[in-house]
Amino acid sequence: MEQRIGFIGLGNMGNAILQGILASNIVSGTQMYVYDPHLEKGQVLNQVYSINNLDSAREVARESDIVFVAVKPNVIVDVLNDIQKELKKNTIVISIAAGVTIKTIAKCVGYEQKIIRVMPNTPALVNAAMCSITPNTEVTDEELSIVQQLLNCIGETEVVSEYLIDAVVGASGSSPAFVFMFIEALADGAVKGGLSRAQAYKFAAQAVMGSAKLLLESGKHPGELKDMVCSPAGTTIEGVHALEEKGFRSAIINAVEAAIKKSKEMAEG
Ligand SMILES: NC(=O)C1=CN([C@@H]2O[C@H](COP(=O)(O)OP(=O)(O)OC[C@H]3O[C@@H](n4cnc5c(N)ncnc54)[C@H](O)[C@@H]3O)[C@@H](O)[C@H]2O)C=CC1
Ligand SMILES: O=C(O)[C@@H]1CCC=N1
Repeated sequence: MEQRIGFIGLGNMGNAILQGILASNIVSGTQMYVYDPHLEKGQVLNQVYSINNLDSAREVARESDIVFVAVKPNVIVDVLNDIQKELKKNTIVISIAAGVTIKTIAKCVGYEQKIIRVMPNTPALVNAAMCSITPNTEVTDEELSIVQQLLNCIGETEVVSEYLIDAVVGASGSSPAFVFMFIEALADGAVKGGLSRAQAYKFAAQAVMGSAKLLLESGKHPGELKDMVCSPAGTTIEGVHALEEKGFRSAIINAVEAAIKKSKEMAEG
């Protein structure tokens, strides 16, 4: 890939996306331009890659064909206003901020700028992200495909309409936190049953990962896979009943709904 890729903000998500792209070798370190005020000059993550660690967001914008703006939602408007003059006509601006609409971004960088909203998640750190991609009308199919190729370096992608991003936040942006709580609780139960803490995390996390893999690879309905575990008068159906009594599914639907609501509120300002 020939494009020069910029990163403004290298925290959890910016760093994960950058590392994934570098590891894939579709772009070399010399094609990458980064700025984060909390990154020491010369420190750049993996010095072996020879990434260009610049002194300002503006410089990154000036050098890049595709620029990931990976800062928190409360600072993104200031950053976009700051870089606006440095963007070329064909520069693609990618925002991963929750609750910041294409309209808000366009107000800062111009309505004719190419803009893509991406909603990733932290499993990007282990190349197992789920990312939604939403381009504005200025982005061509070819450009969309290039960005999709970049994001496929860190996991899976789906193109969605903008109105669905709030639901994506609930389903995959925020949900890793819910899943970690679930794993922690599974392990607590197992520790209560006598397993060591370390083994309990391993058994619980592997069970969650394996279940997700089985669902994705078998294409079976989750209910059918649940039934496969429940022997008549067995152990699992006892646990299923205990979960139903406590409104397990309802609690999760409520959590997703709460995240969606907050995402919508953020977008409405
Ligand atoms: N953490 C998550 O699970 C997810 C986060 N997001 C979105 O990703 C964005 C970044 O989130 P995180 O990486 O978790 O946050 P973070 O706090 O880890 O990273 C933000 C980075 O931006 C840097 N920064 C602050 N002001 C800056 C500026 N003016 N110019 C350049 N860099 C600046 C900070 O030094 C920091 O390293 C947020 O907008 C969030 O909504 C989206 C999906 C999932
Ligand atoms: O909680 C947050 O703001 C971010 C957005 C999606 C996941 N985490």
